[in-house]
Amino acid sequence: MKPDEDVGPPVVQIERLWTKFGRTVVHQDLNLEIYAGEILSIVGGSGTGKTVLLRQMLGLETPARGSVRVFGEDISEADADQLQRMRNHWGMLFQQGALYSALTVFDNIAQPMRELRALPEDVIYDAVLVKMNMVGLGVEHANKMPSDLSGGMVKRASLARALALEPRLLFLDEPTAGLDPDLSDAFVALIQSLHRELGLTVVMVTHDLDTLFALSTRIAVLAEKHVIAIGPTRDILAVDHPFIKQFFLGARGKRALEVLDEHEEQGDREHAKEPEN
Ligand SMILES: Nc1ncnc2c1ncn2[C@@H]1O[C@H](COP(=O)(O)OP(=O)(O)OP(=O)(O)O)[C@@H](O)[C@H]1O
Repeated sequence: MKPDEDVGPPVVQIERLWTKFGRTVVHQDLNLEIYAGEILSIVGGSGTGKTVLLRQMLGLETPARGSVRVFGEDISEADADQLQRMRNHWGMLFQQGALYSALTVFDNIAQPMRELRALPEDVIYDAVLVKMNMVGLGVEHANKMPSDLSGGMVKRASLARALALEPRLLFLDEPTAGLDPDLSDAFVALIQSLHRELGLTVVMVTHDLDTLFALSTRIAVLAEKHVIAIGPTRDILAVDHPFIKQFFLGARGKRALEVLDEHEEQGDREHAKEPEN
């Protein structure tokens, strides 16, 4: 289901995808469309193939059958140069390996720009500082090594690097994992404001219900090797499926739902305050 009828062609279009590792079938006839400007969250039980699905969208796995198109181009038909060009339009924030431990914060953020081999160093210098400012990282952290940073700052620096080439599409794998609740809330607020300001399309995998409810415009549920349900949070909560019931409506889910209610009430209040044109 499309989020709305006027959204244009899908940014990501996955059709009848099969992913196999040897005899193990991870995805079978999986369909998924992601539209410009949405924050699409992928949820599913452990081992259902969420990370592998992200890797398919990034061209890091090969479909056994079916197709994965990003910005209209079939990833599996792209050669190395095309793939690199496509990758310049998206950013990735992965749980592990987000920063090079041997590089300073500055050099980590500069690295994707330097790889382009097209930008002079003074332009890169300014751009890195802009990105650091964008994610709320003070310039005094520029020369630190990743090991000198707190968990929250590592996430911010990783996000700055993911945004280095001004991507239109951002992939987030468990963006708030390992952060305490306050840092997690602050990071969610940062993603929300960047999403709004930069008009990004975001594809996210998360187990964290607070993050999920705060950010998602739609949720795709992975089970039985394909997407069994997709839609806005409220619609997904109404789906009668054992995984959905257990995942969303357990004790954790009830607490997160209260937060969702608060978000929606707040949204309604703000909407009511907006002057009519
Ligand atoms: N390179 C690989 N070789 C063989 N099997 C793999 C490979 N990568 C992933 N798998 C298998 O594919 C399945 C899906 O893995 P994936 O990491 O996508 O799950 P997930 O839904 O992200 O799980 P989790 O929530 O636990 O992180 C798992 O059974 C995993 O063991």
